[in-house]
Amino acid sequence: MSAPSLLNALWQSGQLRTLDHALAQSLRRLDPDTPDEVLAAAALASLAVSQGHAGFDPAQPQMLVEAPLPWPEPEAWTRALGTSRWVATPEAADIEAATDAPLVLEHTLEGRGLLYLRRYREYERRLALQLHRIAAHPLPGDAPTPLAPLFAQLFPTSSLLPPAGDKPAGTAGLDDEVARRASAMDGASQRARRADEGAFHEDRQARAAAVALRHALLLVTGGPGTGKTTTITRLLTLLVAQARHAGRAAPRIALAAPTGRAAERMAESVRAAAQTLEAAGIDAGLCAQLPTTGTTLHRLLGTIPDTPRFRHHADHPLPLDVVVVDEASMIDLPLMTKLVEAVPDGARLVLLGDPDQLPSVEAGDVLAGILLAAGDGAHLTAADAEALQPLLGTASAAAVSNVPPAFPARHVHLTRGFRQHDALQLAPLAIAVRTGDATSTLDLLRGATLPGVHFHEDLADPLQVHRDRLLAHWTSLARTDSPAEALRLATRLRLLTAVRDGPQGARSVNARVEAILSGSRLGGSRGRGAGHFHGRLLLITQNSYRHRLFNGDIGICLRDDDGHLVAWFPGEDPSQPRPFHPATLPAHESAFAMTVHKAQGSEFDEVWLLLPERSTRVLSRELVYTGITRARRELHLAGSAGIIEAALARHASRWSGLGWRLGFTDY
Ligand SMILES: Nc1ncnc2c1ncn2[C@@H]1O[C@H](COP(=O)(O)OP(=O)(O)OP(=O)(O)O)[C@@H](O)[C@H]1O
Repeated sequence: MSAPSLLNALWQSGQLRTLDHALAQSLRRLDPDTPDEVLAAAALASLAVSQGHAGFDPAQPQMLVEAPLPWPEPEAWTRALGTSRWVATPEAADIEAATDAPLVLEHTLEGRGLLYLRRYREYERRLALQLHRIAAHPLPGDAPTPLAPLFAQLFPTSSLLPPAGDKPAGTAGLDDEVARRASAMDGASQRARRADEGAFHEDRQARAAAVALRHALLLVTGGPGTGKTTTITRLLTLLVAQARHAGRAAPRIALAAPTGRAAERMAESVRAAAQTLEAAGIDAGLCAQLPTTGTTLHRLLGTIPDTPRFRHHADHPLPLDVVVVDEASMIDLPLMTKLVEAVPDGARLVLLGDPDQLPSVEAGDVLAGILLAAGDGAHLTAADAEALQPLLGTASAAAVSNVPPAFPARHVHLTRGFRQHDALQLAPLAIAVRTGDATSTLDLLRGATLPGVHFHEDLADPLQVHRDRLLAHWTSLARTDSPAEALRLATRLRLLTAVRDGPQGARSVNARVEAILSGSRLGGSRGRGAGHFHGRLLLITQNSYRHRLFNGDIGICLRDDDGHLVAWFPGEDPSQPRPFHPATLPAHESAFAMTVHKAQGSEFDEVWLLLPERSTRVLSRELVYTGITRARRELHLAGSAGIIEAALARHASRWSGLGWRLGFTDY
């Protein structure tokens, strides 16, 4: 009697998607002698991608499938994969895998094997090559000394310039006024600061900007409000001044993010930071060169209708010198690969993000892989410390690492939160959640001492208990005449859920909101068929390059003067939303409630985070952290202590070989 089939067991227990099973079946059809464990692994490699992994680790199948199945012994399983005709085993990480094998096995995880669908292995390989290319490309060898006065103005609390009178050499060419003001600052305040080396070490914002002058690939990470955008605005000002000083044209700079809302938020922050700089006396001519608008990555790269390809790629790179990308944790493997391939030789790439947030829904965890390899940027290399001494002073030598990372990118993690909303004090809770400290989290929630934070313990349905308050928000959207105003008001409040399905899932909550609204006067006038109604919030769930509407975009249905329903979505200019006929929209659903995954990159004044009654695998500390940090002024968290404990005990970790490919070996 033959052994029971693992593939059948996976399929019959409902673990696989049709697509995963079809892949395994087609391999069996092509070669009926293919061992069952190879077929099962092929199906699992396909399933893994749908759960955000780049590949599948045969040593930990339980991470993918919780059902107790008779898993093969990992070493024997990996051996069987390594000898299969369907599995390529490239000799080196940077060699393209044979094109006739749909799977690739590489020893990426602590020497263990990771089984990839070939397409994703190739994305990872190309991404690693391109990141190395960008990071290793030589930059113009401008000496930083002439930038010292400006640097001292931009980072007044950290610059350690020579004492007054001892003017840095080579300031010619920089704006005299800038130099004069900076020299004036060289006196007492600078000397007092010099004494405080501790504060210097804390000033990672200055260090990030200084290091970026010497490195083309920079990662700046940190939680909400730690000053990532502020730091980048100052860095861009330095780059403009550097070009001016060297007699080059001002750098061509783009600000981009994975979603339109995130791009808009970044541009708003850069504009605000630039105004602050000008008010502080930074040369207006420098500030005028800073970008004022942001764009989505799709728009930056140039979508081609009805294809996943872009107008800009390796052979037609972006005409830019600096590409700044916010919310990098949301970018999946294919999109990040396409982005870096389009970055021209000699250009800078700056990635901003919060590594404690959920990784991208699609395959990736790209940011985590890059951060692993880039190491901890708290320590400068000896070469950086020496070269940047005119900006950072001798104290920089105190934090020198003698082991330069194999991957020449630089990473600085910002730790100090600056954003203060009197109404909301989230930081202690965010820290407890991020570190998985369930006891402190529950103490903080139950103690009710954090302004703006409200815990609704064991509340399963806010729509029942807080119906009037929630309804008042949604009806206010429908009362405004202006679509732009309705879209703006829509960000005042959002119900966020951990899951899509089940009683506390976005789908069911939306259905109940719709029922409540149709019971009110608001929803009485439904459009035909598709369930559209005046005041309906919409969430696009599928990219449509033709409409320039993308997964995650939020819009609103409003009736026009003739009584026809029109779906409005944000355009390039927030005051000019774009109208669509609701029947022509790509796949969409209601957005009164949405999953935390979909809310990444957005913020709302008031967030209601609804946790499910039963624990599920998607519930993790990263999910709770991402959910609560979407709130700007008020957070309402509904759920049980048990669910919060279960969530904080779980990490949303992903299988990826990117860190290994980029040179990280110390697992
Ligand atoms: N060094 C600093 N000193 C004083 N205020 C600062 C400093 N850095 C940032 N801020 C202020 O903190 C607030 C948040 O800064 P910023 O928007 O740059 O943070 P962020 O990390 O980009 O936030 P988010 O994660 O929400 O995008 C801003 O109001 C900014 O002016």
